Amino acid sequence: MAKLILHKLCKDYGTGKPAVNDVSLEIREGGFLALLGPSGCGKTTVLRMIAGFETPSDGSILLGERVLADASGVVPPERRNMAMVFQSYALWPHMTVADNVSYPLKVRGICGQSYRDKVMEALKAVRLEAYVERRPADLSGGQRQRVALARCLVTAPDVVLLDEPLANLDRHLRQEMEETFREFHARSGATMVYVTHDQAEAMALATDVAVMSEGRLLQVAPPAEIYARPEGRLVGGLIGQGAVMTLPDNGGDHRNLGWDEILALFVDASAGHPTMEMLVRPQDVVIGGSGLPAVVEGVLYEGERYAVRLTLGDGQRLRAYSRTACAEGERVAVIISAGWRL
Ligand SMILES: Nc1ncnc2c1ncn2[C@@H]1O[C@H](COP(=O)(O)OP(=O)(O)OP(=O)(O)O)[C@@H](O)[C@H]1O
Repeated sequence: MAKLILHKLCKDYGTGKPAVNDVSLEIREGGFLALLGPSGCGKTTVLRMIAGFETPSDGSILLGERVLADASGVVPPERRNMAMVFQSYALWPHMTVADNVSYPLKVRGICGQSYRDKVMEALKAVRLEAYVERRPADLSGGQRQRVALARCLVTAPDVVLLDEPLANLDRHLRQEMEETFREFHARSGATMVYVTHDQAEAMALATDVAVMSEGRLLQVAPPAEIYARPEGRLVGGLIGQGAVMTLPDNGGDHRNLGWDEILALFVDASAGHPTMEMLVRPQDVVIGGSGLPAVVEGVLYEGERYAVRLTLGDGQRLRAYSRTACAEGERVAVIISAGWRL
């Protein structure tokens, strides 16, 4: 196994706008990268190029020293030792669970005791050993996806590519399956690339998150890093909860702003300075005290807290969390204890 390297990767379908544009990215051996971005940003195309189902228009893909695709040619999918898991599970409906899982071994001509051991081991890993004789139609969505994962495990792939594998499952099952994916990753030791448009899923699962927009890679960083230090409005708006505010640019070069600085920027707001954008997380907005005047636009009770939507005097919107209830239309004061210059 080795790290997966995408170098200046491009894909142009001839539609006038490239689907993937100059994407460079290294995924360390055994890493778990989530590829995140809005619909149509090119995530699946990147995944399909890694798998070998699409040929890059430009750039290269390497697994360690081995070139999988570049201008001189491409390695076909079956010679990449990769496995792909789809949203639709892609199981054979007429085969039992055991036959579905063992199919890749049969294709490779593996049989006998080693074959049976590998299949049982893979089924145990996803806790499906009691379901060997069932057919996919008699399984739940989560169980079907676990069959697909077991089918990956038997081939011991270097790289596992997952295309929105949880998109068909309900919220509760998704959370349960996240745990299964973490175990699967730890057990297989494979490098994983996981396409999703669900940022919470990406943050919960991955060791690194890559955000794409319109074919381009905007930022790649570990979840805590991309949450704390997003680059630009799009990443800031996509990762975690928060509000992007426009404020005068005071020319300062640090990006973590405290309440005194933020208050001074609001005072400056009428002076016609050039502007900058600042991300404010709801947990950094305190309702009460002597802060900026705001009006409560909406309140959502979330069990452990209230999620509050606010509008400031200048019309800009904010989100806050509150332990106590407030009423729609209520006039309050807010302190923004921290902001991040985007
Ligand atoms: N075979 C194709 N021929 C022409 N255009 C394509 C083809 N496949 C994808 N595209 C276009 O390339 C762009 C990127 O598509 P892609 O499926 O990679 O996006 P995505 O981020 O995975 O989207 P989603 O989250 O909706 O699946 C889109 O504009 C899409 O219409």
